[in-house]
Amino acid sequence: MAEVRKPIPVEEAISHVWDHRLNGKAEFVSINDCDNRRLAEDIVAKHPVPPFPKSPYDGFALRSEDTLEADRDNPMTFEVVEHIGAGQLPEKRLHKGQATRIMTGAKIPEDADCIAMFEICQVHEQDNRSFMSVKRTIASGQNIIEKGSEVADGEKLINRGTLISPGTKAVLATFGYSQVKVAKKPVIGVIATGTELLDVDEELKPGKIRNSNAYMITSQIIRAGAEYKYFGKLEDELKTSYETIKQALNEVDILITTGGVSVGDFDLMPAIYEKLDADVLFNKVAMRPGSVTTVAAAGGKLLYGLSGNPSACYVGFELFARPAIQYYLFNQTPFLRRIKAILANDFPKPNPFTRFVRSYITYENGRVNANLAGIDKSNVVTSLAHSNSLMILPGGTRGFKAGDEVEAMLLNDQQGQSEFLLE
Ligand SMILES: Nc1nc2c(c(=O)[nH]1)N[C@H]1C(S)=C(S)[C@@H](COP(=O)(O)OP(=O)(O)OC[C@H]3O[C@@H](n4cnc5c(N)ncnc54)[C@H](O)[C@@H]3O)O[C@H]1N2
Ligand code: MOO
Ligand SMILES: [Mg+2]
Repeated sequence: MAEVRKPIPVEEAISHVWDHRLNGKAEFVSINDCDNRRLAEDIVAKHPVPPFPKSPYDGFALRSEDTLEADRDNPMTFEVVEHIGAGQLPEKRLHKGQATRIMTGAKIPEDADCIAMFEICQVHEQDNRSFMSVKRTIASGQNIIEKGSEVADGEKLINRGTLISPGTKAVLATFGYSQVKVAKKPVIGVIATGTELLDVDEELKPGKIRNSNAYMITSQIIRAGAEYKYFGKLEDELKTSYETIKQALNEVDILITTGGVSVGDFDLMPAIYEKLDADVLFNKVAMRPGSVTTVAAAGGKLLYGLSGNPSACYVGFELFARPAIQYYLFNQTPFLRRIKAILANDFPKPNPFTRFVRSYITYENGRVNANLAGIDKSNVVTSLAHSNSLMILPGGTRGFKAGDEVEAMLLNDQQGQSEFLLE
């Protein structure tokens, strides 16, 4: 008789993975290569921003006290004693009745305390000297960007684990990070098992199918921010499979295999875990698809035995491997973000297991809808192409109707959440 496995709840399975999660490492990369990497340190301001008081406008720097009596009928005239653009340093401090012609971004001259934009000034030349006048009072501090007004020296700006975006890069460049300390990408080994598997460039043959899982998983690994190492596909033969897996484990941080984890005569992974003396954390989870998902620990590394069925394989990766990768990358919100959505389809048949239904989210007049992405069977591959989320239908005795509120996990989201909890 086939072995009977006892399913454990999804949360429990995740907590077993969490107990064995790997700590990440850091490396330096050029700022040119840091896009979509995660920071391995907090970013702290190395100097005030701006580092000097500067003008936000093209205009004239003045002493505000000299404008106190200016009005429409009484223009105040100033002699323009210097002319500076951004990057040039003012050399003259202003005395009574003097102005500096100043461009956006240039340092404010000593004793100037306000800027009059060109648009409110009149200019004229007399005896080869330049003058300007204003017809209104300008307050002290008006149109001055003070030193440190944006950021004080030493202020913490960005948390470790943040995904580097164009905005993050702007901050890194501002503080001179030509080399950026980022999380090292864990190397995830991938092996597809199954005598039935053909390569992607092979013609179909009777009884055989093309290996889609390897391509799917390597793509999920890239989406998760890790690096993959593909060791090819294996026939269901114990000796070579064992040797390849043992060798592969030495070369990676985490190893993912697909197929061969159930109770079939050619499902070799249970025997391989035994031969490896691996600690099987679980091999049956109360979820659909992916109930056969197996995770084992060996030599300080995690081995994921994902199902051969494509949708089960996909879901197993997203639930159990992706958060562990995110943790390795210092992401402080390593779990897939969950949102509330309105179910667009009926699911009348109850299921004792928690279902993670391939779905796509649409937005309609402020309402978030979760739509079924296609046939929702474990052995199906095509619905994966249309999925941007997994809706969570809790296990139990009731079915679900269109209009019910459900939770959905977002697959393309980068924000994440700090905990995995099912209701
Ligand atoms: N008696 C039982 N039979 C099965 C059980 C069970 O509890 N008792 N569980 C079923 C469930 S649930 C699933 S899911 C599958 C899991 O099977 P395995 O993980 O052992 O995977 P395989 O047997 O190797 O393959 C299953 C299926 O997937 C296809 N496959 C495999 N690899 C790939 C690949 N790389 N690309 C595309 N498709 C692949 C394979 O051809 C099979 O059709 O077991 C049930 N059985
Ligand atoms: O492991 Mo299976 O995916 O529940 O059909
Ligand atoms: Mg099988």
